[in-house]
Amino acid sequence: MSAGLELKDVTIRFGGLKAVGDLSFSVAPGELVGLIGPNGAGKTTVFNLITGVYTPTSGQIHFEGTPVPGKKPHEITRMGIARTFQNIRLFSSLSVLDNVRAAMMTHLKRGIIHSLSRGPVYHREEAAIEKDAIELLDIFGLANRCDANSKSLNYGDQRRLEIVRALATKPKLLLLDEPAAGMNPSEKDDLMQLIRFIKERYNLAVLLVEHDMKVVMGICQRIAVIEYGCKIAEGTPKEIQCDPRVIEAYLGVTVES
Ligand SMILES: Nc1ncnc2c1ncn2[C@@H]1O[C@H](COP(=O)(O)OP(=O)(O)OP(=O)(O)O)[C@@H](O)[C@H]1O
Repeated sequence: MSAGLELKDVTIRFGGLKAVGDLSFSVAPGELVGLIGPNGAGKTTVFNLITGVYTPTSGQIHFEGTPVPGKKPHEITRMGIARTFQNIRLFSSLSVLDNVRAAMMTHLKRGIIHSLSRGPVYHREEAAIEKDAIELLDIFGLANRCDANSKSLNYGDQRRLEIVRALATKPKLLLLDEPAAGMNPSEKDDLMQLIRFIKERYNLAVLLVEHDMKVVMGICQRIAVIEYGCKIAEGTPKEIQCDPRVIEAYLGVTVES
């Protein structure tokens, strides 16, 4: 069994619909892999399988050699897998900083006694959380919005905050579901740089679902293409852009990178 993420012959059926069929692919530690395909191809379903929202009908999913199916989403977060959502899911009543703080709580060591007594352990941990949260927000240009209500952020900033929140759980593998959706071209350029930066800085593996081909082709080392839940191609951005099956099923025309 390899390190990183490995899917082997994964299938999930919803009644008569095979949303994902015999899908195999892997993401090595530190690798940036794209998962692309037409609308309804099964990309978000793959994320839901990896994060324990769905259990495969058959097949295997391992992360760092440990089986993922059967584990609860919060257990999978603790294994080192974090995700963002296609539809932004921030805590809309909380401030920007508190959204990140809440995500960081998944790694707290203190027990209920320390939490209730609010002694030195509690204060030390709170200070460390705040420092880490502000450092992360700073990387994403959001440190000056710490006290703002998260729903007051513009769309691009909310998408960035989603990524910060995922990073706050200290993942080894980050699943990004359409992070560039709704962003303008210059925000997309910034996002590409940020993804590259955090991958290096935090030694992350990234699995990216994204419809914007400039983003996908610009940053992914390897790309898997699915159609009707099945893999139709896998390769480098160059190989994918020239693959006749991918062009027919999805790209339509070759993409300028
Ligand atoms: N819980 C569910 N019950 C029934 N069908 C589902 C469920 N979840 C997903 N599907 C179906 O599985 C298929 C794949 O959906 P999915 O959302 O994974 O596609 P996608 O590639 O992420 O699409 P998009 O690019 O539009 O986001 C679709 O036909 C969808 O309707």
